[in-house]
Amino acid sequence: MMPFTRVAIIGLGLIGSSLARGIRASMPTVRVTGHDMDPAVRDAARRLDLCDDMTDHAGAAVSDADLVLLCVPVGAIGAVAAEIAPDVPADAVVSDVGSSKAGVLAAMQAALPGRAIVPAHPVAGTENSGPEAGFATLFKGRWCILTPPEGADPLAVERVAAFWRRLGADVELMDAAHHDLVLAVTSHLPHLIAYTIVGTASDLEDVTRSEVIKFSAGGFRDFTRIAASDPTMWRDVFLANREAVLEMLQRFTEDLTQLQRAIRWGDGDMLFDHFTKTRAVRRSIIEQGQDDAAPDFGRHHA
Ligand SMILES: NC(=O)c1ccc[n+]([C@@H]2O[C@H](COP(=O)([O-])OP(=O)(O)OC[C@H]3O[C@@H](n4cnc5c(N)ncnc54)[C@H](O)[C@@H]3O)[C@@H](O)[C@H]2O)c1
Ligand SMILES: O=C(O)C(=O)C[C@]1(C(=O)O)C=C[C@@H](O)C=C1
Repeated sequence: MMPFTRVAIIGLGLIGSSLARGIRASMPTVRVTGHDMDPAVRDAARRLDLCDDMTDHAGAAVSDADLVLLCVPVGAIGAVAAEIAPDVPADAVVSDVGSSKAGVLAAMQAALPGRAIVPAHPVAGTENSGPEAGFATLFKGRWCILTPPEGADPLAVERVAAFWRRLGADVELMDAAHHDLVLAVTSHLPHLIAYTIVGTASDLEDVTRSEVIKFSAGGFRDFTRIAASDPTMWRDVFLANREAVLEMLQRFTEDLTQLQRAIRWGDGDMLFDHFTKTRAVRRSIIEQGQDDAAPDFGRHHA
């Protein structure tokens, strides 16, 4: 049996459109209704035939749903939850896909008191955004972290977990604050570092922009992919997860200073030991199969 039969998706960018495509592929009997505030995105969604129905108003999209998925930037989730509140059926489960969770959960609870809220974060994405960028297999073999509030209905949590498993994701439950600390170091800080290094390189006066582009074959190129990620999305993530990001940034700065000192004083042993440790981290990620470079890990664009 399907965990849900009528899903409403608000926000049809990379994640929302991937969900729509994934549902059609793995749960073809489920009826999907979509809405996006941007008329151009709504037109694209119609052209791409992403959903069974597209509505011009958010309320109309959710009025018949048993699962509502908010797939908008983190900073917009509270406002969208308030907008749909009068139209969400009493027995519907409301979820989201936001990259930070504590603030999002509080905003959804404030806008939808007494409703079943089961926030989710699929730890899967790309640097691209918009409805054309999505693909059905995005969540396959990836984690989806659920952060239900204390006292959440276990049946609602299990239905949301079953929904993500059908999309191919592995589900884990976590407290929202803990999620934000973990993701600050595994996702948010790496993005901040990429935004910094690409900005620094392009600002350098003696390395012209064309040389940066010309010689960006290796490590720098990987950073440019991450630094091409959506500005609205990441502005919202850093503002929403401020405390955890600042704490991790402090730790990072201290560690960077240690490496800086080792380079200054020619401490090769320290550098070698550090790089050996980090190489082991990379190898254990690949062994666990949670990396694109892993052999036989065909989770990408079908
Ligand atoms: N991109 C990733 O790698 C990734 C991965 C996991 C989770 N997320 C999370 O998923 C969410 C969506 O990200 P995305 O990458 O799909 O972004 P996106 O920019 O591709 O799509 C977001 C869509 O939301 C729409 N939108 C914005 N405000 C709205 C509103 N008030 N009402 C209706 N529609 C609105 C936009 O028009 C846009 O089409 C974010 O919360 C993000 O943190 C992103
Ligand atoms: O692969 C990428 O491009 C991503 O940045 C995906 C990524 C990540 O940091 O892992 C980005 C943000 C999300 O909330 C989840 C996944």
